[in-house]
Amino acid sequence: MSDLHAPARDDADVMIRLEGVSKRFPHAGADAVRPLDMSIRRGEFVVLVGPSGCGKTTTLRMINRLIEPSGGRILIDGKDAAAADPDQLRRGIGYVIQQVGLIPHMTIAQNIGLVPGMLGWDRTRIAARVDELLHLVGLDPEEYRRRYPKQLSGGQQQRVGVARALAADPPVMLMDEPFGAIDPITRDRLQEELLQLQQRIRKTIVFVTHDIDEALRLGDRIAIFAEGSRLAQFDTPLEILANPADDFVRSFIGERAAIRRLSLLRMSDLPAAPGPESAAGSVVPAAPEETVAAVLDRMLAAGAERVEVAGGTSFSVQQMLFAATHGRQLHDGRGAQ
Ligand SMILES: Nc1ncnc2c1ncn2[C@@H]1O[C@H](COP(=O)(O)OP(=O)(O)OP(=O)(O)O)[C@@H](O)[C@H]1O
Repeated sequence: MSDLHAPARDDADVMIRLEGVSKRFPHAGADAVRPLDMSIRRGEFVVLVGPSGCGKTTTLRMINRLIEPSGGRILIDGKDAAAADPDQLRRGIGYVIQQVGLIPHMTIAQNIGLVPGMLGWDRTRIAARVDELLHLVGLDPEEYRRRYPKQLSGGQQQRVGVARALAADPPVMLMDEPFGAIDPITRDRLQEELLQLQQRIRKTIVFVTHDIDEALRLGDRIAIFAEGSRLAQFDTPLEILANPADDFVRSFIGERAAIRRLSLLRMSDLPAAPGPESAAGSVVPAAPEETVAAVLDRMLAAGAERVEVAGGTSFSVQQMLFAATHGRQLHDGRGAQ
C-alpha cells in the first residue's frame, strides 16, 4: 500500500487525475468549473469542500461522466475516462448521494444487488455479497434484507446507499454530501463508521461536503474550493489548520484552528518531549492513537501534570503543547503535490 502522506511518486500511485478539467453549462456566462488540475492517489480519501455553487458537485459528476467536461482530461487508473463506455465506467465507480436514491419498490437486498445483477453475477453470489455488505455497514442481514427502503431510518438508508455503491467492489467511490440530510448525532456515527470502513476497504474516495468540520475529520487531504471554482488549497487537514494558504481559507476554516488541530493530532504524531523530566505530580496513561485533545481533556479533568504514552514517551502539559505546536517538521512534505 502506498504511503498516503508522501507525495505521489509516479503515475502508478495516482488513481484519478484531472488535467485542466473545466465545465461551462449551456447558456451560462461563466465556467462552473475553471480549468482544474488535481491528482488523487490510490486508496486516498479526498474531500472537496467549499461554499455553495463553487463547483464541487460538478467536479465530482465529471469523474463518472454524469456531466461531460467542456475541456481537459480525466484519467482513471491511467485511462482516459472520455474513451470509456459511460455505463461501464459508472459500474466501476461507486456513487453515493444525499438523497440515497434507493428504489422504493425494491427490497434492500434487491437494491444492493442491482449492479452485480447488471454485471451478470448468479443469484447465489449476489445473495452472499448482499449479506456480506449488510454486515460491513452494520446492518443485520436477517433483519434488513427483505425490508423496503421506507421501513428504514434515514441513517440506515444511507448505510444501504454505501453498501449498494460498494456492491461490485469498485476501486473508486464518489460521495456527494451523503450525510447532509442526517441529524447531527447519526451523522457523527456515520462519519466514524465510514472512517472505520475505509481502514478495511481502502477505496479511493472523493467526498463532497460544504461542512469544513466533516472535511477535517474525514479527509486524508482536503481540496478547499473558493468562489468560481478556484482551488484555494489542497493539503492535509493538519497542514491546512496550521498553514492556511490565504485569507479565504483562513476565514473558511473559522476560529480556533490551533485548538481544532489538537483534535486531529494523535499522541504518536508528537516528537519526543524535550528537556529533563520532572518527577513531581500525578500521571495519566495514554495510548499512541489517542488525540492530543482527548488526552489533554483527561489530564485537565484529573489535575494530572504528566502523561505517559504506552511504549515510551512521557510529557508534561507544557511539553505536550510545545510538541503539538512545534512538531511541524514531522508533517512537512505531506500532501505536496
Ligand atoms: N445543469 C446546470 N446548468 C447550468 N448551471 C449549472 C448546472 N449545474 C450546476 N450549475 C451551476 O454551476 C455552478 C456550480 O454548481 P455545483 O452544483 O457544482 O456547486 P456546488 O459547489 O456543488 O454547490 P452546492 O454546495 O450548493 O451543492 C453553480 O453556479 C450552478 O448554478
